[in-house]
Order: sequence, then C-alpha cells, then structure tokens
Amino acid sequence: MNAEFSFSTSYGKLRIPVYRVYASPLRGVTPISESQFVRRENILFAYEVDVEVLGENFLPAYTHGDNTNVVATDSMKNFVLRQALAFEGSTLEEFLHVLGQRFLSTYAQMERIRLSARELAFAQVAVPEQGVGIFVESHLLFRRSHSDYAVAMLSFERDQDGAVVVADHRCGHVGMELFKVTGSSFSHFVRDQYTTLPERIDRPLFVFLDAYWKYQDSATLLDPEHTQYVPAEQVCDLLQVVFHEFVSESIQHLVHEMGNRLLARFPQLAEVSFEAQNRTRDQIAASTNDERVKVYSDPFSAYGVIRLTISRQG
Ligand SMILES: O=c1[nH]c(=O)c2[nH]c(=O)[nH]c2[nH]1
Repeated sequence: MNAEFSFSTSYGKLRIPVYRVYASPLRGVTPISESQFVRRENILFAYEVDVEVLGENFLPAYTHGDNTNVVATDSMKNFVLRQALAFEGSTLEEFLHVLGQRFLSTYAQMERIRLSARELAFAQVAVPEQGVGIFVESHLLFRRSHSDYAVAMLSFERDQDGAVVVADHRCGHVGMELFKVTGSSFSHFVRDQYTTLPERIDRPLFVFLDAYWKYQDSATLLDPEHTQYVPAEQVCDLLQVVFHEFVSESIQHLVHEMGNRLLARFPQLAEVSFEAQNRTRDQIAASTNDERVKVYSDPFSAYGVIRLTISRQG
C-alpha cells in the first residue's frame, strides 16, 4: 500500500425498497395535546433502506482487487428483505436496530455500519361502512402519498467487549410544505442600497420544512413499550399547531419557537433541528372590497434557507 496516502471508504446498497405487510401495530405511545395520533396500524410498513458499511477491512478490495472480505451489496439487499419478514417490532428505528445488530453479528469484517431509511408514505383510503353512511379507513387499500415522510438514521459499532452498540442516531420528518395565509411578518431588517424587499407586517408565509430530532438516550428510542417514543406524526402535528398559533417575526423566529415547543413537550429529546426554505409567494393583486382577499404568484426562483439546531445544555 502507498504509505503517502490514507484512505477512508464506505460501500453498501442504497434505496432498498421494503414493503412488509401486517407488521406489529405501534401502540402505547403517550398522547399529546397537539395531536390526535395515538397508534399506527402498520398494515403496510413501507420504507426505503440505505446500507453503508464503514471500516478498514475492505481496503484490499480497492488497493489489490482482493474481494475475499467483500459482502456483495446484492447480498446486503437480500439480507434486509429477509430481516423484514422476521421483524417483530413496530417502528422504523426498531427495524434499523435489528438490521444493524444482525449485520454486525453476521459479518465480523464489518467494523461499523450506517443505516438510513425513508418512509414510503401510504394513507388508508376512506370507504363507506356498509349501510351506515359513515366513512371508515380501509384496512386493505392504501393510497401512495408523495408529500412529507419520516426518515431515520442509526449507526452501529462494536464496544471493547465486541458487543454491537448504537453509536449515533437521528430521527426526522421531511418535506412538509406549509402555507399560512395571514399571521406572519418580516420587517425591521437591514435596509441599504441592495434592499428591494418591502417591509411586511403581514405576509403569506409558505415554508418547506424538514425537522430532525435526537433522543438523550437511544435506549428510550428503542424501548419496545413505546411510552417515550416520539412518533413523527406527533412532531408534525405539534409543528403545525405552533405555525398556526404563533405570529412570527421571521422564519428564524418561527423555527426557534417550534424547537422550544418540541423540547418542552418531549423531555426525552436532546436536540431538535430544522431546515426551512422560504417559499413565500409574491403578492400580485389585492381586493378593494375585502382586504383579506389577495392573489399571489411564484417569486424569483431562488429561495432563502434557515437552519437551526437547539441542544439541551449539560
Ligand atoms: O423569515 C424570513 N427570514 C429572512 O431572513 C428573510 N430574508 C428575506 O428576504 N425574507 C426573509 N424571511
């Protein structure tokens, strides 16, 4: 090997689609006042999983074409799908935990592994209950939704005794697109020769929002009782309630309030973070009869981005 260079490698399989039907329902979560969510049926448990294997043991494959230690990424895909059939848990993070534990205990040459996944979101279709005239959620038919979805990442390594441990984790919900028609402002910002943006005491605030959270202890995240599990549905509902209630001075102000409310509601979380895109539309016309009635259209295609991470001290 060339002594002048150091190497860092990873390899794996991305976007392994997993459609498991009749997984265990998620029960036992603690209700919160901002959300109606209390359980997830998991009749269709659908996710797309990324496997990334890290460590030095695969270097000979790069430097000498020596594949003796290489687990084919095709085998990784099969491994994930087989584990999906055997999976007895009910959350995405539990699924990634089982996968991480099993990968590292099956393949000694894997030093570390990072597993990420995205929800393939499906909603239960509303169908009329026979003869009653009220609608209920179908337990058979699901409609694919291409809007916001849950994500998770868990990484694993071995401790001194060789036991597989969770090294890092991050949960999230991404792709929310929220439009608040009134009750947001952006004013008193720097005005100089580059400023064309008018002061807005009331603007129609349209944000694309990604939210992420970490637990103080990954054991809480993975506790099979789920009493301290933070479902992405509750996080979304809470964020929506904050957006609905809070009259913000900016997106910075809004995400700060969202972060504070999340950390207050869920003491089991250590950190929350946001990426918000400003997609506010330009006002084109306003009614002279009713001051609430206005027309907006697309703005200049560039958009502002606001990021925030809030961590508990100590
Ligand atoms: O909420 C906002 N924050 C900004 O920093 C900003 N900058 C801008 O042009 N519009 C907005 N809106």
